[in-house]
Parts: sequence; structure tokens; C-alpha cells
Amino acid sequence: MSQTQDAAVEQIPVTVLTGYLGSGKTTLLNRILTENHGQRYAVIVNEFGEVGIDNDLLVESDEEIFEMNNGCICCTVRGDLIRTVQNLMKRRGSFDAIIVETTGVADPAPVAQTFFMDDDVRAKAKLDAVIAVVDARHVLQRLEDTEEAEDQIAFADVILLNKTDLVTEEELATVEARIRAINPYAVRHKTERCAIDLKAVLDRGAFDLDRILSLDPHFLEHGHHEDECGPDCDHDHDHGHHHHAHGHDHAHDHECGPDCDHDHHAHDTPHSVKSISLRQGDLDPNMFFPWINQVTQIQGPNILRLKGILAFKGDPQRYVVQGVHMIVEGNHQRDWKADEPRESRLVFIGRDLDFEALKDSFNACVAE
Ligand SMILES: Nc1nc2c(ncn2[C@@H]2O[C@H](COP(=O)(O)OP(=O)(O)OP(=O)(O)O)[C@@H](O)[C@H]2O)c(=O)[nH]1
Repeated sequence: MSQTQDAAVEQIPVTVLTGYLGSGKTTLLNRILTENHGQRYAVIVNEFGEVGIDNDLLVESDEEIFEMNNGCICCTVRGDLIRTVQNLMKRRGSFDAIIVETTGVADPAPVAQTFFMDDDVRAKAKLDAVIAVVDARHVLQRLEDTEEAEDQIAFADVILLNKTDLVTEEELATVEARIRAINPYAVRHKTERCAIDLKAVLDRGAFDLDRILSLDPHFLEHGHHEDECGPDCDHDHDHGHHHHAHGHDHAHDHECGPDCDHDHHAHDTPHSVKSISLRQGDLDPNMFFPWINQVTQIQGPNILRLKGILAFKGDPQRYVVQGVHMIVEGNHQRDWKADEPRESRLVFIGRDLDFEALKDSFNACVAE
């Protein structure tokens, strides 16, 4: 990267956190936000799905969290990201570094590109490293059916091969070999629950533009990813919103609307990925737990991700439930605050999910 020494001193380092749905990005972010490393981070969360949940899953901390809720990564992320970074820069001095957590199904390229394409952003921030968290248990399957999983690995400077507790030694060796074949340059760490010395992931100065250019010679050319718009794009960016907002109640296509004229040649698969958001008041735990177990047992292969924050009748605490395919876990998080509506929110991200059936059966879990 050709930057003068002075400019580099002025620029705020940015870490981009990528990784497929459920791989462990939030787990890593929570470590970063709670461990005592003396750095103050501003966190930008780009979330896929209508109901903002990731924010609520992050531990309470003094760090500032900025949420960008939009499913249409190709059109909106760069503009949103540029605006968010610019707004952040007005409050320089209150943080030392920025972390951008990307949505689980996103190609990290446009996010990384933002830090090179926009002059204003480039003057103030520099990409420090792209970190990819990889789910050792599910990554081989993801590599079969999505391009994003491969892109995320290919773009990473640091790869956390996470969830090592869920695979055998042999499986881990196979996964490592596959990852090495995709990206032999990244530093790899094997982790359980992203337990790692944060010095290995933060403030790396690892993003190597020369290497990215050797992978993708057109990386810096505007418009080379035809299905992603630049900051000066003149597409009607509302198309995503009206699709998302009014498409079919709560179910969203992951990317553009049906009338979108982008070239989607490289992104066929994610179009089958939908998110479903469910909301209710207090739930009956005796109804909910058997239901969620049944749903994940039967539909697990199609459920890429589920997460929710639930209010159980008579329970003063928020209950957080998380899942990836058939693996579901849950625990109490903290007390509901006095000024906080007791609302149960549950998001499913997956393929071929029957929204109406999920909604009806979820509604049946509402407490009397
Ligand atoms: N068994 C096991 N579970 C893990 C590990 N790391 C994370 N998890 C669990 O996997 C689930 C997903 O982790 P998250 O950190 O929320 O994943 P994420 O990448 O932020 O997920 P999205 O926001 O959906 O993209 C949670 O239930 C975690 O507790 C691990 O090393 N082993």
C-alpha cells in the first residue's frame, strides 16, 4: 500500500470481521469488547434480517455499536458504510480503532473496497486486516453451496478455524488443507469459541493490497463487481428497500428485488436464502422448547442460522437462543430493564423455510 508515513499515523485502523453465518463472529467480537487490551473500539455491525438482534447479543460495554440493518448488501453497504465511517470520524478521539462485522452471507470484497475507493474514507481510515472466522464443522458443506464462504476465506489475512470442538482431528486436517488451498497466505489459528490472544488478530497491519491485487487484479476498478454499486452509483437504491419492506411481510430475499437489473451471474445461490423474523410477547417455555427442538430436528439442514431473544412468562431475565443447523443452545442473558418492552424476537435464516408454518407454530408458543 502506498501511504506516506504521516498519513498512516493519522489513519484509524479498521478490522473487517467476516465469516459465514454462525461461524463465531459475535463470539470473537464479545471477546474483543470485554478483554482488557487498552484499546477503545467503535464497532459497526451490518446485519442480515429485519429484526436487529446482533446488537442485543453483544455484551454490554462502553464501546459504541452502530447497526446497519439492510439485507441488500450489493446496493447499500458501501454507501451506508461510508456514511457511518464519516459520522464516526466526527468523533475521533473517542476510539482508537474500528471493527466492521459483516453480515454472514456477504462477500467481504465490497466492504474492503470501501476503504480504498472513497477518498474521504481512505484519508481517515486504513484497513488493518480482514479476519475470517470459519466454522470447522460446517465449512466444507458451505464451500459446496455458496460462493461467499470461499470469498471470505480468500480475502482473509487472518483465519480463525473455529469450533474445533465439533470435529475430529482428521476432519480438522481435511478442513485445514482445503482452507490452505483456497488461501495459503492467511495466518491460521485453530480456536474453540474464538479463544485467542487478541494480539494475533488486532492491529496486525496485515491487509496487504498487493496480495489482493494478485488474487483479483481488478480489485480497485470501480464497477468490476457488476452486482455491487459504488458510492456514486445511480441505481434506484430504493428497490431493495421496497422489496425488503413490503415484499412478503417478513420474509426477505437476501439480495436485490425481482425487478433488479443487476448482473447476478455469480450470486445465484444466495437468492434461495431467506430470513424470517418472528415477534411475540411472553412465551410459554413448556411450549417453546419442544417446538424449537422439533423445528431444528426436522428443518435443521435448511436452517443456516437462528437467533432470538425471548421473554418467558414470569421470568425476569432475557433468554437468548442461538442455533446453526441442528445445534441449538440457549441461556439467560440479563434482567429485562424496566423501560424495555418484554418482547420475544426470533430470526431464522435458511433455505426453503415455510414462513407461514413457522409463524403459526411460533404463535402457538405464546403464554396464556
Ligand atoms: N461448540 C462451539 N460452539 C461455538 C463455538 N464458537 C461459537 N459457538 C456458538 O455458535 C453459535 C454462533 O456463534 P456467533 O458468534 O453468534 O456466530 P456469528 O458468526 O456471529 O453468527 P451470525 O451473526 O449469524 O453470522 C453460538 O451459539 C455460539 O455460542 C465453538 O468454538 N464451539
